[in-house]
Amino acid sequence: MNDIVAEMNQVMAEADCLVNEQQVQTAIRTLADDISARLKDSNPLLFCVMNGGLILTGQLLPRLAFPVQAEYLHATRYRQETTGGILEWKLQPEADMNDRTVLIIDDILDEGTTLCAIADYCRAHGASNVLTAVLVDKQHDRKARPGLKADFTGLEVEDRFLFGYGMDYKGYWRNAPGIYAVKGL
Ligand SMILES: O=P(O)(O)OC[C@H]1O[C@H](OP(=O)(O)OP(=O)(O)O)[C@H](O)[C@@H]1O
Ligand SMILES: Nc1nc2[nH]cnc2c(=O)[nH]1
Repeated sequence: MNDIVAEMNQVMAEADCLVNEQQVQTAIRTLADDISARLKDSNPLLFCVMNGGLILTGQLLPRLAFPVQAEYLHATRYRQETTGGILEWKLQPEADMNDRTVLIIDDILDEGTTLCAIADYCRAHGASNVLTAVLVDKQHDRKARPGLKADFTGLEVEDRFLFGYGMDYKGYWRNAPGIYAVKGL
């Protein structure tokens, strides 16, 4: 077997499952209900933050009970690492967000640098109201601003390096069907 595949199988075998699939599905249903209740009359412009937001967005969209205009953007600052660096925009949004309510969807709010930068970008491009939704909020005191929270949070998870449901380990295992923590990290 290819070395990287063997390494990734080992990572999964040794990982701790912090949140199982059923618990994640329950959290996504609750997120969808909360977002629908709050935004159904706001005609929000929804942005999936690639790559990590892909799975959550794909599972949320069919559960939102109103007509949704869905777009994507790509900003990254972890790449293949387990600590964040400078935010790099890989794809800035093209949709006109002037005077719109914007909903940004991502897998995780860790330090929050990524979501803050995207929200600032949207406000600078005319969005009248910017809301954020994440599957996971990692619990620690290193947030970009003290007390920083998303508007909609699925799960609060301990301060480990996570993969699964969109989150990768060295580019792999975004497909893992739960929230896992890498052994020793
Ligand atoms: O709250 P922060 O500390 O800023 O970290 C959160 C960001 O980190 C991950 O993206 P990453 O940079 O790994 O890009 P990717 O989603 O393309 O893998 C994740 O998808 C969030 O966008
Ligand atoms: N995969 C992954 N990406 C992150 N980006 C910020 N924190 C994390 C994390 O714990 N796991």
